[in-house]
Amino acid sequence: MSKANSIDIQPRDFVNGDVLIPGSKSYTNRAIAIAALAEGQTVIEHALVSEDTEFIAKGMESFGNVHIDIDAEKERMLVNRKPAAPIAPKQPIFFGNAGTPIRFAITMASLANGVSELTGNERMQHRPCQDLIDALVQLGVKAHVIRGTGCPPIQVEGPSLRGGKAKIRGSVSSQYTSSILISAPYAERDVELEITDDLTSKPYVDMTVGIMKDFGVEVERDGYRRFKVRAGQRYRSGTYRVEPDASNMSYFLAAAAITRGRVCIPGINTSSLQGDVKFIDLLEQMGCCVEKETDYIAVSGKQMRGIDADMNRMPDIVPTLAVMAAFAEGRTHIYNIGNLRIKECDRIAAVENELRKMGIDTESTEDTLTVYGGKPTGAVIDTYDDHRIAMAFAIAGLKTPGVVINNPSCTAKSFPTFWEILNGLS
Ligand SMILES: O=C(O)C1=C[C@@H](OP(=O)(O)O)[C@@H](O)[C@H](O)C1
Ligand SMILES: C=C(OP(=O)(O)O)C(=O)O
Repeated sequence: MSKANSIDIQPRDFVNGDVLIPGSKSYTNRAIAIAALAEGQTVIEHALVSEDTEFIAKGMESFGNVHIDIDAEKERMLVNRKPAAPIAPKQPIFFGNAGTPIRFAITMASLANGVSELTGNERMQHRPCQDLIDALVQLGVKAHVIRGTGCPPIQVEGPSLRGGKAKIRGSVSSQYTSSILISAPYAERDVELEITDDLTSKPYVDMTVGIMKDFGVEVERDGYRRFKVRAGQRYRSGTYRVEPDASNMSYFLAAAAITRGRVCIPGINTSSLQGDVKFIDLLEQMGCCVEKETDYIAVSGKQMRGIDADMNRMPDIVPTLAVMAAFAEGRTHIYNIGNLRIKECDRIAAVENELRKMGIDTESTEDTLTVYGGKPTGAVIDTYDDHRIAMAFAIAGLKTPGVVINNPSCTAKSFPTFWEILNGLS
């Protein structure tokens, strides 16, 4: 990880080669949370070791009955869950700006004995959790937002996860639904969730249901409307291997696209439940040549044209798409992305500001972003403490001279080895 305050990106004629992508952030977060509930030892292989996954690991350890050994070099985590019941820690549990970890831990705190307080950094204290709290209260949980803002810090008193039926809003974040599903087998009664609106970021809920099954728990469901988890089911500890991170794959596929090189990502294919594997279809629509094989995905860059893209299922790679769109011919219209405004930063505003600095025209509404392709020029890019802004704009610098990325170490949230891998590209 770079500790410098900024990095000058060196343009390349073209980028070529295989890129090994570390494990998925979303699967690693889920595997840690589930392993913390599964008695015995779970080995998580090809785990992502990053700020966010360390926050959830520490969060789980703070309940006193879990010990996690992390070996960053071997990309392995050993999660040991003792038979003892979880106990609320005396100190608040701090999650930085790790949205998924704090939201998963809120429901888990309802299984612990005593009063837990969960909090995060300044930005996390503006990221909403109210819909999750409202649903948990219907399930018997004693939880509330301390300052009445709908955001952390949050207090949860347990054990209080009784179960039963709850209605939950899904259009702000899918993480609330995933959070309840993960802890649901440990409720006193069956848990039935009804989503009252259009669930956002749907593939992440599929990932949750998929990994719960891998650990031995069934979720009954009616599409994205109703979910039921029968009480008394228990996760089985064992060995779990994490797939490469599809969101982080996007930066290197974009590098191939923009420089008209070829990049191959081994170890992942398009049948993955990670919604962001579908990035490859966007690249194809934009005019790139793509290879979708069972053991790898590859992209060869060509002149790109703008597209219309509903990115509701792939929110995290909107910055990557927007940066690619700056190099494409014509207009790219990205829609159905309202919840980008409540991520690590307001990502619609951030992408617009920084593309405009590069001489690219953009327009936005509350939930859309339009990018007019052109010839981006060099600029000093502010990153808003947001890993995805830093990584997406770094890719622009492989083509455009004079791109400088401020605060590059923010990539440690999900991809601590990003700069090393980028520098190693030929
Ligand atoms: O469940 C998950 O692992 C995630 C869900 C998504 O959040 P939203 O459902 O809030 O869009 C995504 O943006 C986040 O990076 C990871
Ligand atoms: C939005 C993200 O993460 P989280 O919500 O877990 O903070 C992300 O990684 O892009």
